[in-house]
Amino acid sequence: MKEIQQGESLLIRDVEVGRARVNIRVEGGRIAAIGADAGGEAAVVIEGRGAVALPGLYNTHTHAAMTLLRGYADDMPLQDWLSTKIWPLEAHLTGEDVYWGTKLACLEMIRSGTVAFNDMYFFMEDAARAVDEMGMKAQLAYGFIDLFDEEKREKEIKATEKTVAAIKNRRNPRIRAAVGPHAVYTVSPEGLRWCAEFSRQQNIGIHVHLSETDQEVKECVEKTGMRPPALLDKCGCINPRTVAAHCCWLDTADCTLLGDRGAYASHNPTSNMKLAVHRAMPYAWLKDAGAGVCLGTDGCASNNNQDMFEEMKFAALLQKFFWNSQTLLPAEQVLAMATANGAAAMGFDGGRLEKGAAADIVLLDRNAICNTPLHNPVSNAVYSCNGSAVTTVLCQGRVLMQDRVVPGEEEILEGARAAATNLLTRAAEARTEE
Ligand SMILES: C[C@H]1O[C@@H](n2cnc3c(O)ncnc32)[C@H](O)[C@@H]1O
Ligand SMILES: [Zn+2]
Repeated sequence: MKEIQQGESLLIRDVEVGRARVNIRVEGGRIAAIGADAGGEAAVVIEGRGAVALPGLYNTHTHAAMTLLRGYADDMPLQDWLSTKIWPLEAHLTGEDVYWGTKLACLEMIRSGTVAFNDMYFFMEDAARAVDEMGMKAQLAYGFIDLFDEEKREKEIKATEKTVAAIKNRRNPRIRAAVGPHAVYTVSPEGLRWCAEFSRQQNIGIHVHLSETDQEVKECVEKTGMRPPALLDKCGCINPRTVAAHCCWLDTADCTLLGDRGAYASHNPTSNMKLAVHRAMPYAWLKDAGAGVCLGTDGCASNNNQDMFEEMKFAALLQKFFWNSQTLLPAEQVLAMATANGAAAMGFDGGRLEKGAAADIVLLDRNAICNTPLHNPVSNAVYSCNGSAVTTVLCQGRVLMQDRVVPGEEEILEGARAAATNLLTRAAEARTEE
């Protein structure tokens, strides 16, 4: 695969965009021209041969390194799953684990057409190293969990400050820092206020879990007299830089609040169905209220993959099923959630195939079964295909996968396998020592 150098151009010849056959010219990481007559000399030429071109996908809620926990704990309710299985194992994570787990997540995302992700986890400097090497875009937040304890809060503040400084010091415009207050049931109001103020000072995003379960809402109301969005808002955590994951149990007033503040709700249908949270994010209420709506996979312990094509289909189906409306969340809108809305939620310029936009471009095999026949490329992308139809991926003009080849794949699989085994061994050894 030939790397294009700064200042060089790239031409993707003969792809289908909308219903037209076009060429796409890329210069300086942006789409310089798109159309039937776009062309000219180029350092690199990719032959599309009629491939369906889509904007690169944006995964707005995940815990990337949880790829190492894929299949580790399934078929359980959220609180039980977190407190008896996930958190005890995560206590043994190392930076090396997070590096390999994030590399594996990047590989999986690239293979399935995702160019950018919004991550909340631990050892985020190691996650940043992985993202840098893989050439993707990401917004990375340390998962701030103080469990209402002052001493823990001080530790989480230091960890957040250190992570943000390290990510900013990389000076990689593709990698952004954010703050990650985990949720209202794991972070004290003092911790939430600190996160809000720090994100304002640093001019960075806020990534938070919000109203995922009925229990979260009920306990929050009992404890504080406020529903979770109102509590977050009182602490300064709801604003246009906020991406709130799940948002399943919002009522109409909660949606109005998110809309008034210009915040984004990330829909995570697979995780919500698997953890049986009993309610689907109120897409129509959020949209009517003017809130941003985007899409995410959540981590691999609750999904159990990072395929945004599957997520698009589940989003469209879950909305229709739960809210009993065949016309709710049509294919074009779900694709917008996974592309332009996701880019806006993470503060990146992308998600559009038009002149001047970041060259985040995904090609789908025109001859795949899921694209046969090709009456409607968007319908096929949302309802028929999954990530395995993706052949080629560009992120800001850089080729991350060409003809299904991602450089270094074998090494990543080996490294991630070893990291997962070592993690489980360390946890087992610690148990026998107890
Ligand atoms: C960052 C922490 O968040 C944990 N996590 C993963 N999935 C979920 C979820 O659906 N709700 C709440 N918290 C979640 C992850 O294991 C880390 O501990
Ligand atoms: Zn999550």
